[in-house]
Amino acid sequence: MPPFQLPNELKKFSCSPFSATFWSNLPAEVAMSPKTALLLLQMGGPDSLEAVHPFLMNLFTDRDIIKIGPAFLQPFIARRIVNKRAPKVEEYYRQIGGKSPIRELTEAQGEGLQQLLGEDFRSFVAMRYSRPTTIDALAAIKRAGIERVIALSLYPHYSKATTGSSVNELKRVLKESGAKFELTYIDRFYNHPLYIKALSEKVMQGLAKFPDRKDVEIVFSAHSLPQSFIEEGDPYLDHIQETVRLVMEQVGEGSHTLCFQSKASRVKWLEPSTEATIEQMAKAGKKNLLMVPLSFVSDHIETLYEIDIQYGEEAKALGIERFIRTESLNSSPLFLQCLADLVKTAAT
Ligand SMILES: C=CC1=C(C)c2cc3[nH]c(cc4nc(cc5[nH]c(cc1n2)c(C)c5CCC(=O)O)C(CCC(=O)O)=C4C)c(C)c3C=C
Ligand SMILES: [Fe+2]
Ligand SMILES: [Fe+2]
Repeated sequence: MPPFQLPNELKKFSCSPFSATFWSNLPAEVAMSPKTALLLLQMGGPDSLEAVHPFLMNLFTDRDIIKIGPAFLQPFIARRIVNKRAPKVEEYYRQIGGKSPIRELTEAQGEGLQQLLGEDFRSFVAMRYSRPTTIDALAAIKRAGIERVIALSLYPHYSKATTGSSVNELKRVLKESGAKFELTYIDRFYNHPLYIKALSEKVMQGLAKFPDRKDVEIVFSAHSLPQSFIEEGDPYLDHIQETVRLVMEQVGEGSHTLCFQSKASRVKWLEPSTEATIEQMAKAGKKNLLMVPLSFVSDHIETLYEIDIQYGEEAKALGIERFIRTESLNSSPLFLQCLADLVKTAAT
């Protein structure tokens, strides 16, 4: 049998060898810097239309987010799925400017955070399925001579599929490279008072765009997840529900509902779907919807394409008169203060 070969798409992303020599040969910019590295963990996204296929290959070959058949077959099944899915997804990215803005937005969050925290900290980004990868980020930290790392997952609600996957990747790279850092993890912040305040501020700003807030239905739309994750003990749904409860406590009276978007496979995912919810609202005669994307802290395909374009057009066709989405947190000052508080607590 010929030796197992990585599909070409994956080779493009396996950018650095996992060898002890690679790590020991990295020159430190500053010998033993006293700084702490903030390592922002995010999903990533394609930075061009050509990068959609490799991005999807990386995602569909990650068994933390999706298990398709036995492990040794997954790269081949994934390639079939991605070959079929990529043209459709490329079109979505084309409609939002030809790429995901997630890298720039995450780097801006890192810079904002660094400014709030001062000179003792330096931020780095590790994307799970695109560049800069975890290897890129750890190599940059090593080059900067930094030994202490706070890994901050930018998913507020813990799931094995998202934060779990990024943390596993980090541990894998550390193990295989032999690199040593003093590591602290921040893996959830769904109930942090400043996160709730930042989100509530966006909801209030959104409500202010309607003539009368009493007529508005607040639709919290979280990223869906296969039901099997929840059955196996994933706390994601509990975290989402708690965020909704806490935000509504701040926002005050208001008719609201929770639904789930972006189902990506045929198994049973969390319900009701956002699409079905919008349809049901329209049938019930609602005219004003405020969409609140929940699982993401920055703009990307799920907000810019799925909510703004796809659901927006569907809502209009169904007779919804005002379909408004809350702004994503991106570099909201309150949100950056939340991240800074999380880091300060972890650093002490
Ligand atoms: C294959 C199964 C998937 C699971 C499970 C899943 C969970 C999940 N994802 C996010 C956040 C994001 N997902 C994004 C894109 C995206 N997600 C999947 C698949 C699963 N996600 C795919 C195939 C894609 C690519 C687009 C597509 O083909 O539809 C992104 C955006 C990337 C970007 O544009 O920058 C984010 C962010 C969460 C929070 C979550 C479960 C908790
Ligand atoms: Fe996703
Ligand atoms: Fe998605």
